[in-house]
Amino acid sequence: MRAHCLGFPRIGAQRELKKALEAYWSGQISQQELERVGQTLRQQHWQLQADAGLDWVTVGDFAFYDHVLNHSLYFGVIPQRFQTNETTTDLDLSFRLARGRAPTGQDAPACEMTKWFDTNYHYIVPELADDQDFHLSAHRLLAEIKEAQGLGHTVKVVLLGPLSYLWLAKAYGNQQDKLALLDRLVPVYIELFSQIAGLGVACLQVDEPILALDLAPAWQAAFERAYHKLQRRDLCIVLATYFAPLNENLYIASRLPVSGLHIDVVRSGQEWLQALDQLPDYKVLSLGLVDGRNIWRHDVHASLDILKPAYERLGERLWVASSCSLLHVPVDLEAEQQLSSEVKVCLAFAKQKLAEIACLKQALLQPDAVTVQRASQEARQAYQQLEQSTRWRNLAVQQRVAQLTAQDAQRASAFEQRALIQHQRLQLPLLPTTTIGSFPQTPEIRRARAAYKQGLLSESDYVIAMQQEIKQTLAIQEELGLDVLVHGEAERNDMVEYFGEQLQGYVFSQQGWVQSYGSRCVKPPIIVGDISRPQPMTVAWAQYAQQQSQRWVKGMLTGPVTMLCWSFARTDISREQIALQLALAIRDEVVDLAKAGIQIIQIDEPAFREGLPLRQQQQADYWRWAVLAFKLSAGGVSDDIQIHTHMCYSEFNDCIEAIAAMDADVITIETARSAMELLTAFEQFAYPNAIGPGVYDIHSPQVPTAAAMKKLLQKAAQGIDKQRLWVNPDCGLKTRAWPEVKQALTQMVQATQELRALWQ
Ligand SMILES: Nc1nc2c(c(=O)[nH]1)N[C@@H](CNc1ccc(C(=O)N[C@@H](CCC(=O)N[C@@H](CCC(=O)N[C@@H](CCC(=O)O)C(=O)O)C(=O)O)C(=O)O)cc1)CN2
Ligand code: MET
Ligand SMILES: [Zn+2]
Repeated sequence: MRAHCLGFPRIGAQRELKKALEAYWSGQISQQELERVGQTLRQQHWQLQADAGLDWVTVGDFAFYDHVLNHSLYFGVIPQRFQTNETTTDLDLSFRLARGRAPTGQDAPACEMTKWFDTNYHYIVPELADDQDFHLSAHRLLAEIKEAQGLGHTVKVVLLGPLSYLWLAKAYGNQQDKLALLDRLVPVYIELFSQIAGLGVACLQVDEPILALDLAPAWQAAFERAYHKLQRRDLCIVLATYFAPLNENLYIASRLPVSGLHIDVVRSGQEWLQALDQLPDYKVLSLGLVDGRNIWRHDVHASLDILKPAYERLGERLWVASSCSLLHVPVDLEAEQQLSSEVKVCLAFAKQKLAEIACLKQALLQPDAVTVQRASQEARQAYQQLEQSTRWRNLAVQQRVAQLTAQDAQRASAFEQRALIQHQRLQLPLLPTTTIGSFPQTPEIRRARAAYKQGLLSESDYVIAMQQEIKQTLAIQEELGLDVLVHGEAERNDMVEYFGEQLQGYVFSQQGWVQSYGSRCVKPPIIVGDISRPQPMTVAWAQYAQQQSQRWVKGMLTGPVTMLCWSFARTDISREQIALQLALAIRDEVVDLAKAGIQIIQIDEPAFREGLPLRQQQQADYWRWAVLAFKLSAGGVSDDIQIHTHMCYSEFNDCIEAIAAMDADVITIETARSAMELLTAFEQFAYPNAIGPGVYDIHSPQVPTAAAMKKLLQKAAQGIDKQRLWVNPDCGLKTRAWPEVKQALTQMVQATQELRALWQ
């Protein structure tokens, strides 16, 4: 019997990796120093796994930027534009693919980035060319294996499997059938497996998360083809799946010629029972019981109901594990000083989860051990106390949700009528220009907030500092000639945490950072109880902003679905219920903003698509309540109030109907990195409301030219009525620096003016 974790967060408990990366990119530290930070983190994380009593340390989960990108480098999937012949390093090459720029090597447009399944982690999309060749270059991984072995650890290596790698990749050019490349890719995997085995590694975890998706028959069939070639006797290969049940793919996964299968028990209900029945009797079953997607403490006692029967059937062939990689949870709960003890005892971060996994193994082998008994008792007591605490209950909110009617979610008139009324009121030109909300979060802003939070800056001084920032940001936008302005979100640490902090029902960590992409992290707030809004959250800032300008300034809110997706949510009530509670809180804010004279209100829903369950079976129900939650949040104001929404890093093809059903007056979406490809869904569906397709990839430090943006807009206008087009960047500008932003927006306004002259 073995206990293991599928992967550990790499960012560091103090965000060491983030800080080192940003220092390296800005020339403050050398590549050697960056490498040392990486090495230290890996070693710490392995030591934690060994100390917790896991049977292996997991190697291969570390990445300076992204683990999918690492695989592209292992396999030589380097788009042509990055293949320049100046002296550079593999590390800088990976940063150029990810960000378009690195300390050495030429700039080039970055690769696309998108969400990792239904998480808030984003990976760099492998770019497959026509006739893509693969060649192995995995020296970094091999070096990490040796590094761990050198420290005396027993190593399990983790790799992303060939089918999932291809599935996550994007075929550019004419070659649309990615599967056609499988026969070229598999030999590279065979060679890599053999190099890994050559180092004396006994166990290999091959992640094939796509087995938890609805797969076309060709993809299903490809599994057998590939794994038939990949099988080998000298490696214990465990196929890892996560995030959803395997359903019809369980049969395929069980029969592949590998040593074992890992399933995500947290996300797959009773499927472990079927897995027990279907798995050939030489195979290992790894049960992912400790939740890698949420921060609630594991209840050993509850897991025994699964573990005991499984152990009876499988004996030594039963393994226990985290449900998925721990990448999606913060590192260490011990660092938290300010959580109330009532809540803190109910939580576990990655380090604590390692102990929980080890405890599951012990619970089977030595059920009477004091540690097992104590863990089990403490968890139940902790949850009982939290449940009994009245502090987190709000009957008024529960009642308000229960009494909702369809009417509450409906605007008074249909879009066409609203559009006329809004046109009269707003008097905007053809192709109105705007931005998505945030402007650069400068070190000064962050320092001021840090000082305020530490009590070194008074509230009034903090407010004055932020107002100064807002005022300046508005002045710059006027100068740039933008039509609809934003206040810039200077006062917000994050678009979700900021609202969480002002809502009842939430608690916060101080160090609970989770990687979102590259060096960027989020600190998801924790939903413990019923959600309510004790007082207006943004009205004073919005009013202040509107007073600074004659032009319209958008009110800026985060929508209920995104609030839910980017928080750690309670699990004692349904996600639908939580979303509706959040929706009511935001609805009240929308109404208050309108009363305060804010004419345009944006309700961001960048996680709207992310929240979609991976399996089609559950999708219709999700759309029903997700759309309802959004419409509820927007439905409390009169027709003249223009409601915007914003989405990014999403596929729209499979959800355009739901997006249309949200009935926002204007939607701004991310489209620049994919050269407007995402717009086709809107065109084909004849999406009826107004759209702002992003023309500026805010993700890269590169400044787009007016000509490039003009071209994108012309492309957009081929499928969408010009009268309904807006002009804006892909997403908020908080991660960018002012000089780039000013240049890029100048170009954006110029592109717009040129097109207005042509089209008016
Ligand atoms: N929750 C969330 N998910 C999202 C997005 C998003 O905006 N929010 N955007 C999309 C892309 N993902 C992103 C995720 C994070 C960031 C981002 O910029 N994060 C910041 C942290 C934001 C934050 O919480 N800032 C705090 C804390 C800042 C900080 O580090 N302060 C210093 C002290 C200040 C100093 O001396 O610099 C410290 O604590 O050490 C604040 O501003 O108050 C970062 O990693 O740098 C951007 C995009 C998708 N998912
Ligand atoms: C990830 S979507 C971001 C939307 C938000 N209003 C911003 O501009 O930062
Ligand atoms: Zn966005």
